[in-house]
Amino acid sequence: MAHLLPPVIINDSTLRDGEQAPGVAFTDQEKVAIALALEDAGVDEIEAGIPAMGAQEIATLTQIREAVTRADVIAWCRMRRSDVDAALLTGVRRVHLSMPVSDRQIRAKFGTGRLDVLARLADTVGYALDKGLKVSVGGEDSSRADRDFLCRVVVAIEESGAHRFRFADTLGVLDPFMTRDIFARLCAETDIELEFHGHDDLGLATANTLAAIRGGATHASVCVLGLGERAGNAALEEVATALSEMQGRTTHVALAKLTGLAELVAGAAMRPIPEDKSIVGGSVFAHESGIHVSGLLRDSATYEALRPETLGRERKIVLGKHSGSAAVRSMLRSVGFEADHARINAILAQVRARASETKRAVSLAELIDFHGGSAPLAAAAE
Ligand SMILES: CC(=O)SCCNC(=O)CCNC(=O)[C@H](O)C(C)(C)COP(=O)(O)OP(=O)(O)OC[C@H]1O[C@@H](n2cnc3c(N)ncnc32)[C@H](O)[C@@H]1OP(=O)(O)O
Ligand SMILES: O=C(O)CCC(=O)C(=O)O
Repeated sequence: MAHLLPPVIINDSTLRDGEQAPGVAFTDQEKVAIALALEDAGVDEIEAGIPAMGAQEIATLTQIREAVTRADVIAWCRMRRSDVDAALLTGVRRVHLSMPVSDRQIRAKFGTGRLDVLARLADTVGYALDKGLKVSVGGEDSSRADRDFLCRVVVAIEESGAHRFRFADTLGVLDPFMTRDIFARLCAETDIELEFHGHDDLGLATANTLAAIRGGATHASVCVLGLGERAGNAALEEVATALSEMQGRTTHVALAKLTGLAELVAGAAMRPIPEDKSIVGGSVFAHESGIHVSGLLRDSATYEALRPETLGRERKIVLGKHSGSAAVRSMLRSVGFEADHARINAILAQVRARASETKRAVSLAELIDFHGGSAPLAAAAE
């Protein structure tokens, strides 16, 4: 039964893969503030940066490690001892060591083959464990890796003493059916924790993350707003909300904190949140269409699968080109006006004309003006 399953552990990579989004560069203060906001929102693990980048990144990671008290702070490293040495300078106790696993990437990046990858894995994981670190391993380009080799890699990771394998759909080429099948196979090969890291090149990162979890993944790698390389990653807010509201799973994430978190990250990334961005966009709980508003006014569940209060949001009724009479009547009533059917329809015609002329929503003040009077409650409602 779904409710007996353990919580899905959320690993957020906004400060690592998120910051790899083209042109995005967080300041130290922004990184610490985002890390604290992630922790406050209930994120379990924070992948906070790449120590191999140098002294500045090491200093920032150190600050994050000192500031965060509950969540695990993890340093992202390549599969090489020098990266582990750089991570040790930050004082973090956990490292994630990544290596290519597709033949294409192994050949291009290392100029070698599969056996070399297995040798690097054994050497670098052993080195990090000897230093007292807790180690997870990432398979870059796992989706294009030979499946039998991938299973061999997972077994080698288990034998190395690392505690987790992160499957990276680095180029975002999977679909949910493939993802679920792959995870079902990996689960049959190993008892270590399995994490999915999805990219959104085909718009499937969130769907693939949910599919990986259905297939047996225990951990989800996500970024706030899906920020990340190219088309980005699976969005924290989508994955956490879908898991708990639609999939019958739990996470430790407080859904009501996600919009504030997204605003913080959007500001630091200098990437405004699109109005229609799932979960956190400005308009995702706003309704204009007459048929929808008429239904919603009787029962909000007619046109809302998610309750705005769950996300710390409020429902908004917007007047515009697609409004119907129920919306006009309801908004007039909210400021103390009544009108008969004919009058409502006349006002509705004015609302539609104004919205069409101005290409925007019609305000309550304009509605009152169409009605022809100022209401006592109007100022408060505006
Ligand atoms: C899919 C991902 O998101 S992976 C993470 C990608 N993120 C980033 O690259 C952001 C941070 N990167 C950086 O600051 C720099 O690339 C650094 C500091 C890591 C390395 O810089 P440089 O030494 O100048 O190398 P450069 O970036 O040109 O090339 C990458 C090197 O890493 C090697 N490498 C790439 N992946 C791995 C890996 N998983 N394990 C070991 N080595 C790797 C490459 O083969 C190349 O080595 P080479 O210089 O001996 O040819
Ligand atoms: O941690 C890993 O191995 C994944 C790296 C990454 O960001 C990716 O492959 O997309």
